[in-house]
Amino acid sequence: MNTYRQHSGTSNSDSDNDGEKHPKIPERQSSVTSKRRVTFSSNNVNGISSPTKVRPRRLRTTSRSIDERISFCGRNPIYTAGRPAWYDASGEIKEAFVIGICGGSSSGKTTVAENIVEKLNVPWVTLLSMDSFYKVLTAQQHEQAKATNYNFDHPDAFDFELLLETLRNLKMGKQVEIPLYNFTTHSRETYTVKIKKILYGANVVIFEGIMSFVSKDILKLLDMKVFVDTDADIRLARRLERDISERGREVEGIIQQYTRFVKPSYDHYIAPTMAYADLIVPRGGENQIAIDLIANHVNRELHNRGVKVRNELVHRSDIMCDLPMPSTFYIIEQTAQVKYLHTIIRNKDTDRDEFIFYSKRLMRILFEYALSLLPFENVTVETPQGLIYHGKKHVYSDVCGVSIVRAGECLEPALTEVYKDAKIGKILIQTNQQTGEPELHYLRLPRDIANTYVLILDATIATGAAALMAIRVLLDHNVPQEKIALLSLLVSKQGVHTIAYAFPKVKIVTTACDTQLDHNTGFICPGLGNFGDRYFGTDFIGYSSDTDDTPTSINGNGSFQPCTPESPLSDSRKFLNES
Ligand SMILES: Nc1ncnc2c1ncn2[C@@H]1O[C@H](COP(=O)(O)OP(=O)(O)O)[C@@H](O)[C@H]1O
Ligand SMILES: Nc1ccn([C@@H]2O[C@H](COP(=O)(O)O)[C@@H](O)[C@H]2O)c(=O)n1
Repeated sequence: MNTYRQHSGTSNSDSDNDGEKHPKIPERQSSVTSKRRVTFSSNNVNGISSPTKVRPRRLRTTSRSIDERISFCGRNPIYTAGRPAWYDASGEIKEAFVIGICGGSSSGKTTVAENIVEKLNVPWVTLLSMDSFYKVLTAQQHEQAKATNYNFDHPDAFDFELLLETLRNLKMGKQVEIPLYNFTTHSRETYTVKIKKILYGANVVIFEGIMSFVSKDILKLLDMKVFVDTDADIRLARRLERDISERGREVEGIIQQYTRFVKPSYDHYIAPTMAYADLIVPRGGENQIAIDLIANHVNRELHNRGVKVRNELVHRSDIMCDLPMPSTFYIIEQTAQVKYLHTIIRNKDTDRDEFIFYSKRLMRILFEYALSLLPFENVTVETPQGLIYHGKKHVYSDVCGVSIVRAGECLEPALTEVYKDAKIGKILIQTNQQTGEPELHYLRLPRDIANTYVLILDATIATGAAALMAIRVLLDHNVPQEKIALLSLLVSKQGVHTIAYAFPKVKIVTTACDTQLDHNTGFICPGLGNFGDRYFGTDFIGYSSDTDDTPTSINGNGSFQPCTPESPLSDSRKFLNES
């Protein structure tokens, strides 16, 4: 009986190390958290501004990603803060929470959006502006626009198809490219903003625009709809001020455009969509109570949707224990020799040198066995005697080991000993001490990972939470499940079931499988202790922990010190194919 469901194996288009050239994005677009200058000005008439927030000229659209938590090593992004699971305990991706903000021009939509972002205090927020989706104008329309004769306030002015596709992708956590719009030239820039790290960046998307509630398809994607309702005279006053200072316009043209297009459009298209709103915010960005309400609601939603992967895995483990082992599970033959090696490394009295020596022997056996599971094809070679030998060769020549830092790194040398051209990638996953959940902290993969056969390396698989995250990352980088194998010296039965349930095509290869998992500590029983601690000799100095699968924290404050004398993390030579 096959107890494992079929998995869609979704893979998102994303590549961390794609080395593509990205245009230098003007500071304004790169982050919403860059603070606006606040100055005191005397022009506080009509409630427009007091104090006036002087914005830099906004010549272009505001779609952008908040990605301060990602720093770069060369062109390779590094995750400097832990990304909690973006999928559930079955490996399925969880959708982002999308807030739609609608309202007339200059009603304060952008201001409200930015204030929500500040209040939310979630680093994983992306702003998407409808301005980015103005259609590209023909030469004739360009002339009309210059003469204030083109209707930018009609639904036809927007590329709804592209907008819908972009929003759908953002909701699914996929990478998107956003056109940049220039209000001065009425045209798209030749380059786009690639919201590059959306995949592990956005769990909240804020989408704002004058027609954001006009399309039924878009409405369906919005989890929360907010309408910013600001008096028409204030909107006009703000628009005058903004269009002159930020969009290079003249008063006469602004008034002409307003009376001819902006006002009728508001009355005809925009105001009626107020009926779709869950919340109407009078006065826009100055309405702190409304901003607080929205932020609180979103925080609650995020909390409720919060993925408790590890927790759920531990609770599921009892049910899973009785299942037959999946067909994707491979264990080396349990010979007396293999048992002998395990006896040494499992013995608490084995000293570090012996531990390293004998675990390395086991690793070699593990890799030889794992490589034998890769597909082969027939070949013939000529021997020195001039005779033909009918042999085999691997179908995949590119093999990549992706180690789950830190314990997984111990397996790297053994991999390159048996497969000398293996590429190496690394993933650092740690347990959040407050939530107990795994978090992604660091990721470095070869650029062409999707074309390789990937061996995920970890010393032990206990709950399977870290392995689940590592596999999800690889799928997100377009590595198909069929080309992923998870290699470990010791696994728990529960961990195997967890992985096989979520990813039924991923191979799990090991040298031993223990049946028990301690619910309190998460340790495999009888187990071998904390592999990384014993291997790196850190078991007595309070610095420790390997992956989410080893229950102790790195040093209590979650910081990571990668380069111990034995740790190959410092060996950058192995990052093949990276720039
Ligand atoms: N509460 C406010 N008080 C004063 N000026 C504001 C306020 N809200 C927005 N503005 C200004 O009005 C202009 C339009 O605001 P914005 O948030 O960009 O509106 P929208 O995105 O709806 O077009 C901007 O120049 C902004 O600085
Ligand atoms: N080339 C363009 C494009 C759009 N507009 C006006 O922008 C308004 C929408 O932007 P908000 O930030 O105010 O929501 C819309 O009312 C258009 O009239 C423009 O003037 N020139």
